[in-house]
Amino acid sequence: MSLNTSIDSQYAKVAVGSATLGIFLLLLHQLYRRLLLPKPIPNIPYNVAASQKLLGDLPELKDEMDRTSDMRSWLLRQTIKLQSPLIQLFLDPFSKPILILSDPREALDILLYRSRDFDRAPMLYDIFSGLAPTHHIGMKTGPEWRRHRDLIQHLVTQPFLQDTAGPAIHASASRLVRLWRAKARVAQGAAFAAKRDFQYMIIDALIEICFGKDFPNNGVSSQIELLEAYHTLAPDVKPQTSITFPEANPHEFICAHKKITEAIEHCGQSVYPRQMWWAMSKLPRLANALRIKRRVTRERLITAAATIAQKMPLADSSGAWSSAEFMAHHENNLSQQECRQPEYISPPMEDELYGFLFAGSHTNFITLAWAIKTVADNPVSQSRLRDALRAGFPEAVLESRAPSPSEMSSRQIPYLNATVEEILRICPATLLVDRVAIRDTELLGYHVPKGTCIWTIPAGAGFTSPAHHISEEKRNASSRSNAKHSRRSEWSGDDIAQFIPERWLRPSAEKHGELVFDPSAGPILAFGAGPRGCFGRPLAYLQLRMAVALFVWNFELLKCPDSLSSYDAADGLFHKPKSCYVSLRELSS
Ligand code: HEM
Repeated sequence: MSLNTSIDSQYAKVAVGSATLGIFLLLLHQLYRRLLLPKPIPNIPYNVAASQKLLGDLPELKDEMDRTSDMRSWLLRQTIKLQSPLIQLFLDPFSKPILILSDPREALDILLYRSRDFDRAPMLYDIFSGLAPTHHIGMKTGPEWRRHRDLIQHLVTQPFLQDTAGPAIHASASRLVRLWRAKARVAQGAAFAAKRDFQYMIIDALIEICFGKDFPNNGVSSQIELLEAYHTLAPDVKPQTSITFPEANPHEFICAHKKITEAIEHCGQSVYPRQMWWAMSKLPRLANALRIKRRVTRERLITAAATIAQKMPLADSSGAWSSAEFMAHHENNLSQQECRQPEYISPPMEDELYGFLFAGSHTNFITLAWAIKTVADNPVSQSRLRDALRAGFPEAVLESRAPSPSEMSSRQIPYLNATVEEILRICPATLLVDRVAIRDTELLGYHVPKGTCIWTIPAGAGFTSPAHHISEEKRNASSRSNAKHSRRSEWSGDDIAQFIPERWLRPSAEKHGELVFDPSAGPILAFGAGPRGCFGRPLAYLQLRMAVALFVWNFELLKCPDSLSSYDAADGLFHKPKSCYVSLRELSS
């Protein structure tokens, strides 16, 4: 063989080898693109650069979370950047894109009228499955979900709200007023943190509602005791700073609840919430908190069953029943219908009872935190609210006292309702409301494959800024037909971003032009909506209205220094304010 022939054959081998390697790499690249890179849903706008990355939009979101912790504003900014009310983001590696919908009308249409197309998404189940695997919040809509929800159906009944919830909420808010009077005297106009006080106030009320009056609910009263022993007047407070008060440890159940809430918040921020919960629950801090929660919940169910057994032969339905008693009563009736022994201690009973307490505490506390900032920063609305309250409860003014629980739960004060509704419009604590497509369907004219998750955003376009333009023919049929006779589908006007409770009032023809509260004046999404909307909504309203009324009745809420007044938010499971301070001037009742 000549030298030339040998070189040729070596070149040929190299060429064949290179071609094979090239093909292999090409196949690998194709495999990478097809199997691992995000797969956009055709035509729905997305960040092109993110679609070329294994982790999609996740790194950018992580950077944003590290910098600001504000996920909701980032989501809204993506819809503005991509100039569309419906976009897709790649936030769940190796899974389908998530759709972000920033349009109140289409969001309400999905939640209210499209149960055949959309249901509860798996996200909430993933977050809560460690804590309360049989709570109905994570279930698909169906008989099992309904059976669980029936356990807490008393939540929306008038006797429960009036006899059980109203007095408990009033008592805990009044204790907070007492604590704040003591703090205000020490602070002498300086600001102090309110977050913990709200948390204790809300959990105190919910404990009384869930477990009954005899259970120690001393979140606020333990702070009062400590403060009353704290005689030193505040040292010179520098401008732009706040006073820090010492803090007492309340009952072990309240401390356990606080730890559990922090752990769930942590899971809410994780891409893998189940695994995160599992890991945390192995640590002594959470494991111990869960033990206390389990023990107390079981004890209270056993006590409730015994109380019910005493009350039932006498058909004694009078007096305030705790939520645990209502649940035990329901289980007893159900067991009779189904010819079986009642099961007072069971995973559903425990999960629904604690789930009620959990669902109601964090949400209400964050909403109140936003409320107090907003009311303090809008002094004109605040004094209108105070005037409306004084006009609405003249007996209380005459007797130099705050309105009683029964006066407050039986009387409507339109300006109070409007103020609370406006707070929920401007600063909803809800981060997002999610659903999953349960069959191939359409949204705003785009094909949406079965299994796609949709996050509707309860803030931004159409709520506090002008809505995205959407042509009518792109909307769903139910959205088009319902728009004619349903609540106003979006807010408009130059003042859309401002806090104006009056937008929720309208003159009533039946009441000779008197202003009445109009809950249909425009959209809000703070409680979600439809069959899977917030089941505790009436209780939440009662708590928010009573608390805001009692604070404004007893104090002038002053604007805090700028450094303590930011509206920056930190997102976990909910959208919560980073700074929550109050500066108070005491008023006589
Ligand atoms: C200001 C306070 C509250 C806010 C902002 C709030 C918000 C929400 C939101 C956004 C949802 C999901 C709705 C949806 O997917 O359409 C929800 C569900 C739920 N909330 Fe609330 N909530 C509050 C207070 C409460 C209270 C006090 C309770 C009970 C004591 C409660 C119990 C529930 C339950 C049981 C669900 C699940 C409903 C279901 O999946 O069928 N919430 N809440």
